[in-house]
Amino acid sequence: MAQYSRISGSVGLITLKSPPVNALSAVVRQGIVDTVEKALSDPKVKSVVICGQNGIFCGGADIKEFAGNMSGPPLVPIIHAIEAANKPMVAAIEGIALGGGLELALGCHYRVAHAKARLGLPEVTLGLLPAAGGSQRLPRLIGVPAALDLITTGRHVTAAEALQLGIVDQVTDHKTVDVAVKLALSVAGKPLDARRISTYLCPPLSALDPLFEEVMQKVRQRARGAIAPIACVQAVRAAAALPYAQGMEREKELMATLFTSGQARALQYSFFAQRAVSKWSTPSGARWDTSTPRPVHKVAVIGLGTMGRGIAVALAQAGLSVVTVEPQEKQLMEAKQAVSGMLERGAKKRGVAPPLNNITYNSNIQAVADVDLVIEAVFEDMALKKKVFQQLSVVCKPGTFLCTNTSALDVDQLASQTRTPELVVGMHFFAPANVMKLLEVVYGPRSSPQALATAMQLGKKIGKVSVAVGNCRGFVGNRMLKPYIEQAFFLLEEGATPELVDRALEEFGFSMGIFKVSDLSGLDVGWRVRKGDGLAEPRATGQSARIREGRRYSPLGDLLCEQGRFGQKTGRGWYQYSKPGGREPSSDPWFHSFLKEYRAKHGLVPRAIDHQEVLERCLYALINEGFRILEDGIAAGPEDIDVIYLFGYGWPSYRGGPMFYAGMVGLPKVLDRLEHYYQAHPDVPYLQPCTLLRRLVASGSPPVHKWREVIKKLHSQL
Ligand SMILES: CCCCCCC/C=C/C(=O)SCCNC(=O)CCNC(=O)[C@H](O)C(C)(C)COP(=O)(O)OP(=O)(O)OC[C@H]1O[C@@H](n2cnc3c(N)ncnc32)[C@H](O)[C@@H]1OP(=O)(O)O
Repeated sequence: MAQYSRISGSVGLITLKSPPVNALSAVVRQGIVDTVEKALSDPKVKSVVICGQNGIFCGGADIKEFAGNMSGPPLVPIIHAIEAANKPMVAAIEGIALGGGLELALGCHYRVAHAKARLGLPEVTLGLLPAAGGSQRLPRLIGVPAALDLITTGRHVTAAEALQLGIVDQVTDHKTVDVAVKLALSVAGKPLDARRISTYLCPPLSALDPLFEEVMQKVRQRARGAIAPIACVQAVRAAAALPYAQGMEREKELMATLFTSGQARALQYSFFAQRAVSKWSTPSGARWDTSTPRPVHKVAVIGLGTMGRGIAVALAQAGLSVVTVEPQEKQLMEAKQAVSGMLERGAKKRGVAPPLNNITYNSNIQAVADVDLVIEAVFEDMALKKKVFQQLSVVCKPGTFLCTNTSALDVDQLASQTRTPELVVGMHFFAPANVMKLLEVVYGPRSSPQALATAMQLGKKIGKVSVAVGNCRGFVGNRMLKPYIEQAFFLLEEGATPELVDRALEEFGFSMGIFKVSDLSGLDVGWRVRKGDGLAEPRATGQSARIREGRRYSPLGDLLCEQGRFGQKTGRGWYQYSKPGGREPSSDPWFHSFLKEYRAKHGLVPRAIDHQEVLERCLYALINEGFRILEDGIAAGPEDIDVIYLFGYGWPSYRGGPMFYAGMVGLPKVLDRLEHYYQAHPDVPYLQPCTLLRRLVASGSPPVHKWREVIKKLHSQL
């Protein structure tokens, strides 16, 4: 709703009231219509201020409404009425003015922002464009290049930047509404024609066509298949080329296409999924709203390899006091230099002082005695990690949370090395840890709700999207990756090439195909794991080189590693590079003849494989494992899996994550294709459709937000 009052004698004050972010729901829009009418018809009112309650101007359109039938007065005519008003309208922006919220403010004749406010048009991140006149008013106000930047990226700007760009007229550190009222009093009765942005022409640019061509090319490249950023450019182009009324028609047309698109649905699902994962629960009944985290001020990081360095940087940048431990002096010195460099570069980008003093560097583990929480990030070796946990259990003060950054090992085994297994959880960061947004927080059977809550809260504090997951080999992300990679290897055996597989995955929207990723992260990583599992060497039991434990196995990765082909770092992997450490992959004739020989040796007759088969085999195998993870209770819901894939594994955001994607494809189709491939490859258990998928299809393939009910029923029957 919106509340109306009159203050300072002649100022009408309209307050948007719809917690938590004063989104423009149907009721709020109706409230604005009613209160604006009141203010304009009251002869005592000479000017009007629009603000939001609780220090928040407006978070934009109510995204929840997009999924249903939109009712209530539409936003565009409301904003037109505000702009056309014959009394000055002033927006008092506190907190945020985003999307429709900023568009509402742009309809006002003046804008005052609090110094801490953030403004932006983030519609593109929801698969939309600013369709309440934002795509037409912003370029007219601040020029085409700046508007293109804001509208195609959706980035928020500070009040200071908004002032510099000309989006707001005034920035204040004081009470924004008071300042806005003062402004409203001072402009009452003054002419308004020059304040109506829709009447402006875009500031002229000499070479409009080349500019738009260049921007469109860049945006297409960055969008990798997303349609909203392209539509945003087209809408701004209309603002530059057409009169306002025609521009608005174009904005409406473009929005109509986006609004009903699968991409918009996926991105809006992902918005709510990100929020849903913070409301975690575990099968034992622990929950986010009944578990109290303990405050964490001082954190230790054990091990300063690549991961440890990134973690230390992320912690220090969030203002935490960080104690690092690396027993090897040389490595410690190198790490100190590298970490300082990362902090300095990060600070320069953000225009702040580098938090170098937040970190201490130590070679002795005794240094962690007084920390609140430890993150172990030593080499991925169970024996080594166990030793570290034994030491931590002795050295740390009572009550210290002990966390491991393992990417796959058993958190419970590590907990059992300590006297306080209830304080042990996994905090699985993704490389580079100071950049990647994802954090898997892994609870073991003995982790206390408080330990989980504390790790989740710490994740949030350092800006991560944290997802609580159960303890199993590879947790959620890496466990699902296994069948995906396995299928890619099998496809090579059957006739595909790394180039073909990667192209199919990149056309799907991944920034890199699986073989390029493998070259980047190093083939030796998986090799070490397979060796640890006793898979990498054909056993002396006489089994074929392509079978392990009765299942089909591809030794292709192992064979490349035996040749010293570890990927980018050695200059050779699935592709070749100009030099060790080179980044640009090119097709490698050696690999192609090796593959030919390999197939001949094993009697494999290559066949033509198309992109559809690549996608179905790789993605459906991964999705099937996702269903198993839900079945096992390792992830609480499909949203958890999707968020992990969106933020940690480069899943294209406009496809919503693997589980959402499965729903979009249609669960019956996913089931049918898995059945087909499992029939063709009965020695590949990952292709066997799992019970939950069958159950969901049998229940009429409910939409993804209803899966939890089916999962609950399944669990109660097990
Ligand atoms: C044919 C139709 C034509 C229509 C034309 C209309 C054109 C306009 C389009 C739009 O305006 S699209 C929306 C644009 N706005 C946004 O994208 C903002 C989205 N929200 C955020 O970025 C953040 O939530 C925030 C506002 C910066 C606040 O962040 P914070 O971390 O403080 O809190 P959150 O946990 O994110 O959110 C709290 C709570 O609020 C819900 N929520 C936030 N924004 C909206 C919204 N715009 N609509 C509905 N609900 C919103 C969010 O889901 C959280 O809910 P709970 O999880 O607590 O239930």
